[in-house]
Amino acid sequence: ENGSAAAIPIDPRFDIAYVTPVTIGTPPQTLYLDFDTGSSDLWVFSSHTPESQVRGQRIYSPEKSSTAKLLAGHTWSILYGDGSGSLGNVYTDNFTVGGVTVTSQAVQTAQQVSYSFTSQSEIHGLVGLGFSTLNTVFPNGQLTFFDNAKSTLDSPVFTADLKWKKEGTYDFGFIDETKYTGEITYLPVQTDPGYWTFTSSGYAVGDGAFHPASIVGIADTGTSLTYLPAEVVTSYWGQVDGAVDSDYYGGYVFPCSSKLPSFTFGVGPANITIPASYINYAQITEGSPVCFGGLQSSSWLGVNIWGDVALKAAFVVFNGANPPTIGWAKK
Ligand SMILES: O=C([C@@H]1CCCNC1)N1CCCCC1
Repeated sequence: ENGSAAAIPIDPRFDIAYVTPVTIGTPPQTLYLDFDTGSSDLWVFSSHTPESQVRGQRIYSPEKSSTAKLLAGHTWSILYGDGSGSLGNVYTDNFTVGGVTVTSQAVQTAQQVSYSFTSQSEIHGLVGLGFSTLNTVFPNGQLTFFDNAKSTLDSPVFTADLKWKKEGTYDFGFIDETKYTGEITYLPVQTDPGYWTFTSSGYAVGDGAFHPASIVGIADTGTSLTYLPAEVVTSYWGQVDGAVDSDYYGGYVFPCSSKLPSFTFGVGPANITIPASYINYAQITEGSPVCFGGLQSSSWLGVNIWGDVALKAAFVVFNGANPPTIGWAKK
């Protein structure tokens, strides 16, 4: 059975993250989760999460679900690249997204969450859509929702149609031709260690010349911004009056009144253009004349990340066939 679910920005002012409604258990408990192609744990705020760490989030209570089963002796603990993290134990239960149901999905219940999760009341947990090799459950790693659902889908794919300051969609099992223009360009995916890793064929700043290059990076729906090699972001921000790479603000900032160029990245023989408006990410604080860029350097990260700032400029196909590929189309 195929499915389709909304990807809702958690903040109307700028696209920090997107959440998607899911139901867990019997009777169904609805939570809004962050679908994250950059990790592979499905974890939720739960009745096992200390009250001091819960601030408005909906929780999953396995004890209220007749189909919940404890996965005895199993634990998990995850640390994300941004320093956030969570840990806990594991149940299996019915898990439904946009009409696609997996019975006996591993649902990781949080017994601890870091402050950055406590402070974001709109995110009730994550659904990892990376490769299951990254799953942190011990002693037996668990399968992602997509890996479990794959065999029941018409096609072993899911697509991301994220939008700028608007609700988008995740589709499972099919490719909706009305959501993109032109052709989809498919690229090979490196599945080791478990991200959707692909190689971009280069970049251009605004209407400038295209610079052929091989930029290896991951497609990560769970990362807000886009992080690329220093030489790429330096050439981009070099075109913006008053832009500086600020230690104080932790990245490139610029006068909000500046006119930004667009940014184009190569996908094989094709390319995707990120509009300037997407790169004018947000004011430092409400009303500030200083704005934070949506394109930042990856040098301190050790990996290039095509996050939401890039993904929302395209229709992206995550093809879970063997071998997996990733497809990009304009829209
Ligand atoms: O922890 C993450 C991200 C954090 C934001 C949400 N997606 C997963 N990783 C991706 C980049 C390499 C290091 C691990």
